[in-house]
Amino acid sequence: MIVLSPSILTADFGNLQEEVEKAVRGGCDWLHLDIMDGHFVPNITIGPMIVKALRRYAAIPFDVHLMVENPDGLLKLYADAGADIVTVHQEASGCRHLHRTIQHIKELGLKAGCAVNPGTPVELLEPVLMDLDMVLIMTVNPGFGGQSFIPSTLHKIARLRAMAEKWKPDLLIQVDGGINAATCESVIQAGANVLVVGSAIFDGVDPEGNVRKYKALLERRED
Ligand SMILES: O=C(CO)[C@@H](O)[C@H](O)COP(=O)(O)O
Ligand SMILES: [Fe+2]
Repeated sequence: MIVLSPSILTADFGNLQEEVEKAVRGGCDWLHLDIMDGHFVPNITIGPMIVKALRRYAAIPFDVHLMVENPDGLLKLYADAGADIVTVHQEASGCRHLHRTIQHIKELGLKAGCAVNPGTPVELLEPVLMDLDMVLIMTVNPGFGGQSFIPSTLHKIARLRAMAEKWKPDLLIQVDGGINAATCESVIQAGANVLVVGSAIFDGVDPEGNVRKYKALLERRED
């Protein structure tokens, strides 16, 4: 099964409750929450208080993507806020002891993910692959919604799928950035099974209908 995890980054932030409710009504599987600290990436978004507030309007897994330099001190805050899956970045300065950070996430009872930017070889994650539940292959450079998919990331997805066969066959492979109707088939073919879709869903027009459209597209290809 391919998981659809809409990113609220391009949603109407003045109306987040309604935006989240629309995605849920459309039938999305997870909700992707982008946390940016203004250091790891130039942008600043939301923190645990907003995650906790949104938790009341969605009984689906919360997929928290931490684009922050020092995640360790924040992990408990996101666990308490209602996160289910927490993904840190391999490149973050506070992830020098990545194995320890992954253990910390799991000790909090959460699923652990690690993300790699387009310029980072996915092979760097091989030593921790069996400890991870999910790897996030960034298919744009992190920081902003609405960017174009970077085609060279397809090779990384395929290499990761091959590595996972050896170390962690049930690894979730998530892709994030520029995923839309034109790019989703190629990432699935390469081995991705969790799709983050941001601006193609939260387009200011019909997020609920867009979720339905993507779910129908994914279900059709499974038949
Ligand atoms: O993590 C990020 C951006 O850094 C993403 O989750 C984006 O929000 C995806 O948005 P689109 O590329 O789908 O518009
Ligand atoms: Fe993201």
